[in-house]
This record gives sequence, structure tokens and C-alpha cells, in this order.
Amino acid sequence: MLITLEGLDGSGKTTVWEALQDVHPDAVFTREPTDSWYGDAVYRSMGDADADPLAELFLYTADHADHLSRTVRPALAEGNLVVSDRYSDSRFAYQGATLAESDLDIARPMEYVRGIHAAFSRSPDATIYLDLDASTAAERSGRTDKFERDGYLAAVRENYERLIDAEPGRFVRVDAKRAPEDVIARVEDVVASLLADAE
Ligand SMILES: Nc1ncnc2c1ncn2[C@@H]1O[C@H](COP(=O)(O)OP(=O)(O)OP(=O)(O)O)[C@@H](O)[C@H]1O
Ligand SMILES: Cc1cn([C@H]2C[C@H](O)[C@@H](COP(=O)(O)O)O2)c(=O)[nH]c1=O
Repeated sequence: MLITLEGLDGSGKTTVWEALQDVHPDAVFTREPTDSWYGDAVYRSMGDADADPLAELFLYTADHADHLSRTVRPALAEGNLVVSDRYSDSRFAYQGATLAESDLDIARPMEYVRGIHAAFSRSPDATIYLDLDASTAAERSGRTDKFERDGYLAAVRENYERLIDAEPGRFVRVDAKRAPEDVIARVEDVVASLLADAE
């Protein structure tokens, strides 16, 4: 089973992802951007305020393709639980927002990004969405990179809402404004019930 953690910067995904490792020591824990050279290229682009938005989309997508073939698909084929801190929905929500605010004339940016993935990607079985407002997210994440701006994160949040509306059965919303221990406990319960349902 593939479970992904999604949400705005600073919503607490990594905090939860680390806590889950204690409870599910046999699962495969992974993330995007990855620690491969593709991931390094992504981080390089993130650090460039003038990066071309389409080039950046394809760097993230290349990293995802490598992540799928090198880590996710083999782990799933061996019957493992895979938990990924960010996955394809991050691209749909973030690059969808980036393309929308760019000079490119793409009519439906998020659908465009989804279309690129359709031919090769694998959808998560379940996605835990850590729901947080844009300004708390920007504050928690320290507003250190080009994505951590309130206005941009508000657009990303709207995109996540559209993704949830389109596939309500895949997403489980968790209130990320609560104390870390409450968020962790709630996510642990959600994962336990997803695994029980899959048996
Ligand atoms: N529920 C919470 N309440 C308050 N602060 C939190 C909570 N969860 C995490 N934090 C703090 O917010 C910051 C960001 O947390 P974390 O790195 O887990 O978020 P993230 O979603 O992985 O962020 P990013 O996407 O930017 O990597 C950290 O300083 C963390 O200690
Ligand atoms: C996978 C992915 C990530 N991003 C953005 C979101 C964050 O601002 C950074 C890095 O993620 P991290 O969890 O803070 O390490 O990249 C993105 O725009 N598109 C993506 O596909």
C-alpha cells in the first residue's frame, strides 16, 4: 500500500513521517524531492528565483519518475507499506500554482501537470492531507524559499482543495493546527485503520 503525506510547507509532514517510522519499522519511508542527483537538481532549481517554471516542473517530474522506478514500485512489488513525504499531488498543487502565475499561456495548469503524470505515474492508495492555513504555514516554515510566500501558498492550498474535491475517497484531512502530539496521534490512527481496511 502506498500512503502519501501532503500539505503546505510547514504543515508538519516531516514531523509526522518521522514519528510513523517508530510505529512501522518495517515500512519503506521515502520522500520527494528525493536524495538522488535528480533531487539535487530540483533543490538547485528551488534556490534559483529566476528558474524557468516549465523547466522546474520537468525537473520535479524527472525526480518522480526515478523515485517510482527505483524505490516505490520495487517496494510495493515486495508487498511493503510505502509512506512518502510528498508525492505527485505536490506537483499538481505547487507547479499548478507556479504555472498559473507565470507568463505561460496554459489554460488549466493543474490539469496540464496531471496530464503529464497520467502516462507513467502510480496514484497513491491513500493521501493524508495536513490542512493548515497559508499564513501559519509560511510562518512555521520560516519563509526561507521562493515557495514560502503567503499568497503563493494560498493558491497551492486552493489547488489541494480541488484535488480533494475530485477524489474525496483517497484523501483523509487532518487538522494540522493542533498540537504536534495530537496531529501525530491522529495520523497514526488513520494509518492503522487504512491498514486494517486493506486486510
Ligand atoms: N502541529 C504542529 N504545531 C506547531 N508546530 C509544528 C507542528 N508540526 C510541526 N511543527 C513545526 O513546524 C516546522 C515545520 O515542520 P515540518 O518540517 O514537520 O513541516 P513540513 O510539512 O515537513 O515542512 P516542509 O514541507 O517545508 O518540509 C518545524 O519547526 C516543526 O517543529
Ligand atoms: C515534491 C515537490 C515539492 N515542491 C516544493 C514544496 C517545498 O516548498 C519544496 C521542498 O519540499 P520539502 O518538503 O520542504 O523538502 O518543494 C514542489 O513545488 N513540487 C513538488 O513536486
